[in-house]
Amino acid sequence: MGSDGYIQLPVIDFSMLNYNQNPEATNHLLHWDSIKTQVLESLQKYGCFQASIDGVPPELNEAVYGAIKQLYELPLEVKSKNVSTTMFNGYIGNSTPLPLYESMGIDEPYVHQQVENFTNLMWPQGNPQVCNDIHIYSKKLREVELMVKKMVFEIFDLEKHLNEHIELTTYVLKLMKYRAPKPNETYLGLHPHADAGIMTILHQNEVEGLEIQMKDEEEWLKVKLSPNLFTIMAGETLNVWLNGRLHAPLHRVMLKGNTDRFSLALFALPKIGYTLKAVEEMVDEEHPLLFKPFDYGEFVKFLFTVGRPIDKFAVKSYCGISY
Ligand SMILES: O=C(O)CCC(=O)C(=O)O
Ligand SMILES: [Fe+2]
Repeated sequence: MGSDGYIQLPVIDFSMLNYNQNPEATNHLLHWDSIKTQVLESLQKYGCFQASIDGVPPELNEAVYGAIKQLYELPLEVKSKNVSTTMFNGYIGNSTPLPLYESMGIDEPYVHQQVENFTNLMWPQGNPQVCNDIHIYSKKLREVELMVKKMVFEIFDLEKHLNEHIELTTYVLKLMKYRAPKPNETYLGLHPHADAGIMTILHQNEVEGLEIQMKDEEEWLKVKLSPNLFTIMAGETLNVWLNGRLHAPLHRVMLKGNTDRFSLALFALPKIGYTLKAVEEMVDEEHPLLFKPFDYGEFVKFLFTVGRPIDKFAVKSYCGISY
């Protein structure tokens, strides 16, 4: 942690690992084990880390951000066509508590057809270049999410439960814009929260703004922007599965200056209609059950109950057990 208000998150090099590589290759195993240890330490201490990954070259990154900027220049009627089957993945904008924030979501963006449906809605004449760029980008981020999830399950000797939990996961890519605040307007881009889902891979481009808190501390620390680093965060649901073995960090977005900010996140979320609960091996005398089993769909309905204040740890308030 620096005196300049920045936090130095661990930087883990994933570029050595390729999702499609033979998992038995000696070289791969060595890297895998060393990265796994770093992942565990970071997720316990900070709840997150920064990752350099292969497969998202600077040109692809630039192209994707170019597309996001184009997207937000579209008229509101067009952006509003981005509706989602779940309640909060479609277009969001003009919200009274968060006036700077706009977001759009693409469900299952590693499926080419899903991205094409989105780009065809936004650009009725089609936009194959943007469609391909977003698709390749999302596919790569999902591969990284799967690797991290596999490592986490291996760490806790839960390999036999991995596939079942992969099956419980769905993805959404969110493309976000935070407009620069006007004079005398709030600087708050996004309120303090822990992500409720399983895992999030975040990327900020050109304009910083992401801040996190260390466990049990009050001070907000800025996450340094780096074009080729992704911030990977544990969500509260992962911690439900692991019965609290990791930490889901509180974070927020603060704007400064007069430049709009664009960011991007792949959220790994639980599918709706399934019971989410601690893996049985994670619960014993020393580790009493911390969360009641829950369904993500019911939880989302609870989140959107009119008049509810915004919870920092929403899953914990919904189904946390206190002793
Ligand atoms: O825009 C960012 O950097 C963070 C976004 C975020 O935390 C979220 O959407 O949950
Ligand atoms: Fe978040």
